Amino acid sequence: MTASSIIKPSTKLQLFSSSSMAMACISTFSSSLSFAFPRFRHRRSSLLNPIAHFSVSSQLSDATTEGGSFSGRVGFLGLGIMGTPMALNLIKAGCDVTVWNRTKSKCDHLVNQGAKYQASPADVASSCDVTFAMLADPQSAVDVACGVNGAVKGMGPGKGYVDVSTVDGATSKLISENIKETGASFLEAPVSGSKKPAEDGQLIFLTAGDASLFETVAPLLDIMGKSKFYLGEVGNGAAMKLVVNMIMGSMMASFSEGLLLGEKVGLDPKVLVEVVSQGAISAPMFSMKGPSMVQAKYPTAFPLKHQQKDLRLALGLAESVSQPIPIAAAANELYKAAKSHGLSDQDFSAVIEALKVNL
Ligand SMILES: NC(=O)C1=CN([C@@H]2O[C@H](COP(=O)(O)OP(=O)(O)OC[C@H]3O[C@@H](n4cnc5c(N)ncnc54)[C@H](OP(=O)(O)O)[C@@H]3O)[C@@H](O)[C@H]2O)C=CC1
Ligand SMILES: O=CCCC(=O)O
Repeated sequence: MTASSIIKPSTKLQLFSSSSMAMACISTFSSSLSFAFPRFRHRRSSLLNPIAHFSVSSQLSDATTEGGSFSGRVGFLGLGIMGTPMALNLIKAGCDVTVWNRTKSKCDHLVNQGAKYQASPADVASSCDVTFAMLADPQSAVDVACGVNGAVKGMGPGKGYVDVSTVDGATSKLISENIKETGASFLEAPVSGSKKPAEDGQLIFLTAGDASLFETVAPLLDIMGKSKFYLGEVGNGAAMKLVVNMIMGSMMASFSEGLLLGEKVGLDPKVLVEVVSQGAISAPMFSMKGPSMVQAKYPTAFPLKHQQKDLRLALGLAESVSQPIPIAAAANELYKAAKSHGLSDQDFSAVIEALKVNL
């Protein structure tokens, strides 16, 4: 049975857990896998799933997927807060990584750690088997993929492009079409999880597009993340990511209101954070960010400008299907106000500042 045969065309959103799809790549693993990628030593047992059995049918050359691991050349475009630790984890795992970033100096650390450098996205794509892109927003994702000296210029049959940026479905489809016109494969794979999960290789990949490319890059996703979902056609990964971040943005706005209201009526915000952490609305996000928000500190993990971008894109998604999302719309206004107060590059928890009187 091939990977594509397990995808039911009648199901619009297909959820394959990490363990089931990863089985395709690891069921025939030999001990050479843990030799090539040391981190697999403590991960592969948790990925084994006796239910899923299907063969790997990759469009990439056999050399890149031999033994179920990925031994090809990996490109990485975009070395910001997320791209840097993701690429670094690939390097540390022994991958052959080539990097590019608009601001060249951000490549230096990775080159010192063993990465190669190329002067343009096209050069990276042409020198690599698979190229990842982690860019700020739809415009930059399109520019880097399809612009002058964009990755498309270096793509072709046998290659793959994996866009892990958070963009809307239309943008992802545009990039996919341009990549696939060259004969290459495309996967969208936005991530849930922030700076620390990226550093710790604990991201959650929300993928859609070419199933064969998903299988091929599964070992790489397993280095950078703790789980991966394959969701079917291009646009579904973007939609999943935007819905999740829409919920997150509204949660943070509501939490901010609660902290300030509590304080105004004389409650100790530190105690409020503790109470929240023990009850039904407990969330890692509140426990992690609450204590620094109480001190009006917002060390950037997820920039506020990106959270507002995601709310804007989620509003567009909702509009496209006539779904009311009034809470998210109100939250979006708050993030816009925070941006206008110069908080774009602070962590998104700085949205609380937009609620403070006399800002
Ligand atoms: N931070 C987080 O917690 C998470 C972020 N994301 C998403 O991941 C993506 C990247 O986020 P993050 O790393 O935080 O963002 P950063 O702002 O830290 O990095 C953005 C990257 O995009 C590049 N870039 C921006 N504009 C252009 C352009 N016009 N042309 C070429 N390159 C450009 C930047 O290059 P340069 O260095 O030259 O500015 C940089 O490499 C975003 O889509 C974000 O929504 C997803 C999950 C979590
Ligand atoms: O897009 C950013 C997501 C941040 C997170 O999941 O913690």
